[in-house]
Amino acid sequence: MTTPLNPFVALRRQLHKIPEPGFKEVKTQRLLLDYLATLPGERMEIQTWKTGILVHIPGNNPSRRIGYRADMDALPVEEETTLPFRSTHPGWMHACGHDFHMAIALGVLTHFVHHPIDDDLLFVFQPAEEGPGGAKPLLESEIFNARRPDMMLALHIAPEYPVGTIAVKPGILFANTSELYIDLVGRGGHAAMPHLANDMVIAASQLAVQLQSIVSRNVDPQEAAILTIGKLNAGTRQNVIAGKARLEGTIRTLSPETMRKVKDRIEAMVRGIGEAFDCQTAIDWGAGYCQVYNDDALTREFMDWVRTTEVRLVECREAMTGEDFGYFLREIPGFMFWLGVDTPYGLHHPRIEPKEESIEVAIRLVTRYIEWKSRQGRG
Ligand SMILES: CC(=O)N[C@@H](CCC[C@H](N)C(=O)O)C(=O)O
Repeated sequence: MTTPLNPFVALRRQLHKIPEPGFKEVKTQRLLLDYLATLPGERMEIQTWKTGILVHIPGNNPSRRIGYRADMDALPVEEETTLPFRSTHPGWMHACGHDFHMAIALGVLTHFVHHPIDDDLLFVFQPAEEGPGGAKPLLESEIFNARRPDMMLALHIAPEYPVGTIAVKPGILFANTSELYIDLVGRGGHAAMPHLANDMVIAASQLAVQLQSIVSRNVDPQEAAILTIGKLNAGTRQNVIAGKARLEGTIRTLSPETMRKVKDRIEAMVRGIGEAFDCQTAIDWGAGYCQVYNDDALTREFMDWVRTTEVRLVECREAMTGEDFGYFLREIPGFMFWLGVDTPYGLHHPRIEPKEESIEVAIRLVTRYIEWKSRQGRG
């Protein structure tokens, strides 16, 4: 006899099959709404915002509103797992665990629809975390502000920790980020007549290498910074000199001041390449996220509480990943934590297979924490 699948693991698998880009999470939103329609409607209020969803569960005797956020979008990664429920959208994959984040949020939400507590709850299914960023416009929206929580929490899967472990720290957890797009436009030509052309393969290659000296030579070694060029495109064929090149990357720093410094140096180097190669240059900073800064008191209290449970707690270091949940935490006290999912492949890897047992661990932990938190300060 086979054991029936935990319903939230089953939902995760359905979500895993339909990964979608930021602000295009149409099927994802539909699937979530269809599930929510199976719950007692009189106990919650469901509203949509772009491709996101807000679910308000009124408390019995509210003195505050607790918010829980899950992100919804996926990445342009071609899945390389052999899972029976692998992505059905070519070139797209839930390679950053947002399918887990949504399934866990549904599990916690379902519990509270059936067992409301004193405090109000707001569940936020937020589009476009990977880019261009859904948190900032959502925070500015009327719909969110009409139900603005007094505290917010969220989690992110962590491949490197075992199931049954969470990791967190007060203060900065994730870095400041900025996307980076650089276009170089010179003059294409015949491979055999380089003196008549203006080769953007060489310009882009030199720039990619030069940019690496910013972190090693311009940033204070005691400050953390990353400049990764993840994509470099130029040229059309082997005997044509490329007239155009595009570099795409991301910058990560632990302070906004270092971010400014790195950007200033990029601007100077790109200007230099323009001079040296007599080409046109353009920089687009794309989406940038502020750091994820965990509220000191709430995080310490959470950590003390986790120590009373069977879940293992690790006080981790800050990571250079980015998350637009940082925008929520800039305005609303709260925290984000890492959930151990034990997989040898890291976030964004085409073979990442987070362990599904972590879904139940997280649902239980978050549910119990919210219940406990809601009882705090009441007579
Ligand atoms: C947790 C995680 O992996 N988040 C992403 C956020 C991406 C931000 C933005 N699109 C960028 O690339 O700068 C990450 O890559 O850290």
